[in-house]
Amino acid sequence: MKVLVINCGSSSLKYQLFDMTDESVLAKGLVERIGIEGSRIKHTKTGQDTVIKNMPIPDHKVGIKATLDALLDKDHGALGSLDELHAVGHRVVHGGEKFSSSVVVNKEVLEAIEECVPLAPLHNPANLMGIKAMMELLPETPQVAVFDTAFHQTMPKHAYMYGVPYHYYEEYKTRRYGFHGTSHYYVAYRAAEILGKPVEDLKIVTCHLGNGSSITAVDGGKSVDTSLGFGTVPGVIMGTRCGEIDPTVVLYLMEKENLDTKLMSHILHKESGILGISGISSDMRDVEEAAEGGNERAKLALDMLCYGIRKHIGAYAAAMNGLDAIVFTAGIGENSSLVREKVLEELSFLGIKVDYEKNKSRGKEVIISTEDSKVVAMVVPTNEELVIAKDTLELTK
Ligand SMILES: Nc1ncnc2c1ncn2[C@@H]1O[C@H](COP(=O)(O)OP(=O)(O)O)[C@@H](O)[C@H]1O
Ligand SMILES: CC(=O)OP(=O)(O)O
Ligand SMILES: [Mg+2]
Repeated sequence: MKVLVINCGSSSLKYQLFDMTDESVLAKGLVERIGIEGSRIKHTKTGQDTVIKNMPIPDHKVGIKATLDALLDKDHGALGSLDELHAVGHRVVHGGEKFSSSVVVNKEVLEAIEECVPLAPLHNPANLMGIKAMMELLPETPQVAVFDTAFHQTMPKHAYMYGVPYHYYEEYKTRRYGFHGTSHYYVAYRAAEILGKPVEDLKIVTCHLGNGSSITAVDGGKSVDTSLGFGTVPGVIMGTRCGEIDPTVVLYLMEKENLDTKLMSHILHKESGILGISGISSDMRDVEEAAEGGNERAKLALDMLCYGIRKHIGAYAAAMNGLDAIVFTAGIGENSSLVREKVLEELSFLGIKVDYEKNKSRGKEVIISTEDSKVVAMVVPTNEELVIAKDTLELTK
């Protein structure tokens, strides 16, 4: 019962091949820096060393081909033939209001994902490319779409509505959707398991901090608010996205610089955030290094990110009228002890106490607050692919 999961991000493609009889991972990998210099694929067959292949990967279609070559490789692969695949699960970032749960892909589903492209221009085109490439190669194998937006469908209306005239919501569904839902869901439920308490009894803030970032208030296992919105720009500053902004800044810049919507969208999605502020890189590793070396704008980008995260945690503690745990996940959340420390230190009014020794840990499940801390702070590595694989199997049994 082999299920392949493909997680197409804006500049990356993560994959895992599962044997769903026992949910074991047969192989996994990451295609990174798609479309830019230095692209490569890192592939690991379970039980073997990771193999890294540097190669030009101009788009996700080439990324899919590299993935399949790696999976079918006679030495490092884990598949004799693609026909062994029972089904393929795909991460789809924007599902709009149509999808509150995962679906088997058909023509209507493809059209609906296409309709959401303007709202997630960095993601939905890549997701569609991944699905279409696999459909071409395996027309008889079911493809399942699992949406980032699904977990957030439980938000109350007062949290997801925007204060523009109501008829725009009726006509165009202008509302907060939220993203990274499979990740927030996975880490919140895993955190409850680690704490040994029913998720229904917990108020958790989950901080998914990667190239794209979002913070979510998870009350009793349900998403009740989240920092990303209608599209993938608001909330905290991200690799290349601006985060929270007064819309009048956008209007003012469009007028002053004579920008059309396409150009303005490009600035907000691709030239802003950590890259735009630091002027150095969208990658947190580069920015942390520059900040340590004394670069003021790198320090500012770091401060803006940590301040934004802290503000959201405070806001969501208020939104839930309580807070039991804060969970950090994704590339930055799992690896950057500096970001975690800077966020938590200034939340001492909530009774949070950091265990600095434990906070040095990288990429592992660990509680990073002291035993007498009033709120538990922890790191839980995310596993969006496992959630996608489970849904995929459920829909194709
Ligand atoms: N050791 C580390 N220290 C700080 N940041 C890190 C580290 N490892 C990875 N990151 C950051 O994680 C981010 C990528 O996270 P990831 O969750 O893989 O992103 P996405 O899935 O959104 O493409 C990058 O900004 C990268 O610099
Ligand atoms: C929705 C989103 O921002 O995704 P990613 O973090 O993969 O870019
Ligand atoms: Mg991601």
